[in-house]
Amino acid sequence: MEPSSLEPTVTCHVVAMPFPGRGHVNPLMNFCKLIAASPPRNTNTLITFIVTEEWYGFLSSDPRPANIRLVTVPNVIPSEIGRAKDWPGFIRAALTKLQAPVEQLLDRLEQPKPNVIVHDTYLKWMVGVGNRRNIPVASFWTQSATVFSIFHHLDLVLQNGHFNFNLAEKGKEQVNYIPGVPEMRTSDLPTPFFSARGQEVLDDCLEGVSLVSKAQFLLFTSTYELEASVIDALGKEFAFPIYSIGPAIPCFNLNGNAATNAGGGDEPEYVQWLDAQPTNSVLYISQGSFLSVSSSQLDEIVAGVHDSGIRFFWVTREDTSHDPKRGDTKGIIVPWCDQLRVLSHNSIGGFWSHCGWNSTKEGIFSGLPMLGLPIFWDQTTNAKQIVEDWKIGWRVKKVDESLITRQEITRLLQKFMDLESDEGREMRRRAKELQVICQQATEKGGSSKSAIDAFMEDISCHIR
Ligand SMILES: O=c1ccn([C@@H]2O[C@H](COP(=O)(O)OP(=O)(O)O[C@H]3O[C@H](CO)[C@@H](O)[C@H](O)[C@H]3O)[C@@H](O)[C@H]2O)c(=O)[nH]1
Repeated sequence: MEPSSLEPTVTCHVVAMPFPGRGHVNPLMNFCKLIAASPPRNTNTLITFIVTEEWYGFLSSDPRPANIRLVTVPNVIPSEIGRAKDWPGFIRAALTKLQAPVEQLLDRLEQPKPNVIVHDTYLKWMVGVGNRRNIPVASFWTQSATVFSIFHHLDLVLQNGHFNFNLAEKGKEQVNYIPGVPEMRTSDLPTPFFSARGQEVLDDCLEGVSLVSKAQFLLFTSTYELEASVIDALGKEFAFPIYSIGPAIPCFNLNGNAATNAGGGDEPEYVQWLDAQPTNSVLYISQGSFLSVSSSQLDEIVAGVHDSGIRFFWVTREDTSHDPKRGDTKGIIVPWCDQLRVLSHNSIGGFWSHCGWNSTKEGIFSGLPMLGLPIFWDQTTNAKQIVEDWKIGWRVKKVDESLITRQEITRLLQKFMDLESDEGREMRRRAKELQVICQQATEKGGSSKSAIDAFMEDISCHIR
């Protein structure tokens, strides 16, 4: 356990328990950094962030305020590296094996008694742990409010025959019965509703959602203005307040110089490469941190991207070496990058994304139009919001369409990166409009900042 020099003066103790996956750890850590660093509370708030030993290794060298301490439980779950190979097994382990070591840790951590446990909603056992110890529990939802509401209203989905259905038969039916959620097609629902992949753990995950009613607070990592109608509708269904604290992305790391090279020679090579590209000319491509498209689809994407002649910045650990043109000067391929930093660079003009919720919010915050190729779970619903509700992007293909060819990809990319097309211009204008809304929400008086302040007040973490 990392020592904390703050304990004698601590009047507010927040315990944070993320689900052990990149798309979950990042937003909870970002939220903790926001509450830890916001004066005047930073002088009296202690945040205990619980991770496995493996995750400690990933996080320990990242800069963070002194009042966030990382504490570890043993590696009782499979490794993060290669977790996609047995994704259901990984989820089951996280839902069954972490509780005992976390409880033992809490036994040792009781002083000062936590004001609240903020936990990932999917870690369903944490609600009971908090309730038994008489510690208030805040359920932290790392996906969209819309997806939360769809899961929360499973009874309505079942009544309408929109669970376990055949996509070819019913994929175009309308889902127009979830309070506050704009109409969508059944093919826009989260994928476990119509595909076997993920169904084996869906019940466990949905139990996490249904246990939210036994928590004391619900935190959405969404910007209120993006999903106002669904958040308002949910607000009427819960007896406790909902706080839209999003986007919960590391925007506090961006400074005035983030749009270009801030640090000269010390910058990673990829930032230096970006600095050499014309404004808005580069397509950033990332299909997420762990699941992938089929290898035949990947072949088509690689060929289509190269044939299009556009500049690209591609984050992938996949083998793209079979492409004969790899190494041309139009693009670079990196295994990992500081994504928000790259998206904020002024040479980036578009974002090809798997539509993970964090990537979606980072794209919006950076004012970028998006190309969505969702793979799994909530990503289909996020893609629908991007394309139809917010009108800031296009789909690479529909969920029920088969392989998209290299020629189609080439045409799509050339059109998407054409700054002069009318269609593209309107999409870029919308993207900038949402950027302003989301950025303002994080500033003083904005909805996200106010929600964070209200939450801290409500858990009695104001100065005493
Ligand atoms: O080179 C990279 C690539 C990614 N990231 C970061 O990794 C995170 C990725 O999160 P997300 O875009 O949400 O994708 P996943 O990791 O795939 O997220 C999982 O968790 C999300 C939140 O629950 C869900 O929305 C997704 O469907 C699920 O796959 C983001 O913070 C990115 O900034 C980097 O920093 N560098």
